[in-house]
Amino acid sequence: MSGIDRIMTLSPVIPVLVVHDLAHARPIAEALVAGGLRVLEVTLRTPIALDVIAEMAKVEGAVVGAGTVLNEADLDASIKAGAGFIVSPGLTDALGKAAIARNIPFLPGIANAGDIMRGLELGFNRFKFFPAEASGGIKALQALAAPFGAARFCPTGGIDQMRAPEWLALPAVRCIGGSWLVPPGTPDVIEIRNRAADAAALRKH
Ligand SMILES: O=C(O)C(=O)C[C@H](O)[C@H](O)COP(=O)(O)O
Repeated sequence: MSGIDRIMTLSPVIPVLVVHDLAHARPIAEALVAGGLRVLEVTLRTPIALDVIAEMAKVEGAVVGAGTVLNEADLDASIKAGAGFIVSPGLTDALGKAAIARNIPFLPGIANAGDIMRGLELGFNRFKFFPAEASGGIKALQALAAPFGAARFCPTGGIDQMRAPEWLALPAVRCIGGSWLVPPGTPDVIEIRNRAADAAALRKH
């Protein structure tokens, strides 16, 4: 099992996090882990994201990765901050090769057959299907997955607790990602833990 595959099987849902205040990092991560979601994707969408990764990585049980990694510089900065895995919205050859060279678990984004073929050529067979709902939803992923028997996916984008079971029922889906676990604003840790627990209760098959 590859590093990224192991991470994808740790929990059915990967919270996608946009954190604007460093003081929120620990409470959010602790609430998610307490609810049963250990794998956390911190998007590099805010100026403090690297510090958030470093802070969340201190939380016992958390497996913290960086999302919105767009290039080699983002990749290296994320690894330096302590990211245990890397997620990108799309796939470039340069980023794919850099991730292989750094030996870091990598989940590249794909949205069509050409993307998947390029990923397979680079040696990847675990992908983020992004943006999942806007790219055609379940029907699109089923059709896309059919020719690529060894590929497994983490659909992300437009999925919430209600939509999650249908996605998780697909054989090609290992886990899903989504931002619904943590509503924007000052974190309500009870609410976050409850949402995490509901998501963690979703099981594959
Ligand atoms: O920032 C990135 O790198 C992304 O790939 C985008 C996020 O994964 C989606 O924005 C999450 O989608 P929602 O759950 O619909 O909010």
